[in-house]
Amino acid sequence: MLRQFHKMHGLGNDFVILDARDEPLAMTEALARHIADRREGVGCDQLILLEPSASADLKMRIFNADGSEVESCGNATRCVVKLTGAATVETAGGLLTGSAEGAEVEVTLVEPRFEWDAIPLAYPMPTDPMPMGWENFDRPQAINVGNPHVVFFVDDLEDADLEGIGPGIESDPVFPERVNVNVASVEGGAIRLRTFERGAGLTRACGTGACATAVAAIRARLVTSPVTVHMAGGDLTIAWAPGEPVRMRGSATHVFKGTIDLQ
Ligand SMILES: N[C@@H](CCC[C@H](N)C(=O)O)C(=O)O
Repeated sequence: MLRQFHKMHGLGNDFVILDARDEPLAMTEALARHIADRREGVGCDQLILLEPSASADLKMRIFNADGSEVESCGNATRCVVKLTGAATVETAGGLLTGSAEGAEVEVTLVEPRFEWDAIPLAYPMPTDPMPMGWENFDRPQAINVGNPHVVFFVDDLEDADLEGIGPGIESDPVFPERVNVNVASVEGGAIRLRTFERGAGLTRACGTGACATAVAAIRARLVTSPVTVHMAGGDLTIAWAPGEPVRMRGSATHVFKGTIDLQ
């Protein structure tokens, strides 16, 4: 079965986007993993499946490179808004809104959640910060911005062995749905960020990671809103105030269109 796909990226966080709004497509964990494989498939950090929605312009389903289906993806939302012109996007993590603003796309995500069972954590404990540590990664803030994140602030970002420690934190039993792991530093009123994504590993940028980290830094009064978040793939501007949804602005790039044989 041949299907057309779009290859897009948001700051180097790359996606294969399949549009199943008119022609349904049964996605499985194994098929998503195969399409995301960089040697045997097209290759991407996340596979995005567009479906019809009763409550928004379209529904966006998100599959990590390991095939797991998850709730939210900030960079992919900007790409989908740019590709389709959708103003409202239904996700498992909530209803998102977006609009193209010149070369950039602005997306409003959900209101961040901080309660232990909204992250979710396995049992009750404080989340700001969590009284836990993994080697020299200590006392993260836990935040759900549609999907689960922990944020560690460190003095030396380059020195942090995120690739080494990321898998253990991602899969620690204290996170029953696993977790995205962010390591950040604050420099001159801006944030520098690296993210080890649940189900995808180190990526060049993570939109929801940037949002969770900006919220954590604003709450801790380390920065003020709006704040620039620098990542390996480029920058995002994040705005947030307590009691409000978090807003993200940045680029979205179409790379190519292709056809894939799904059999
Ligand atoms: N790259 C994304 C996040 C994708 C999902 C994440 N790995 C998860 O499992 O929650 C972004 O830009 O937000």
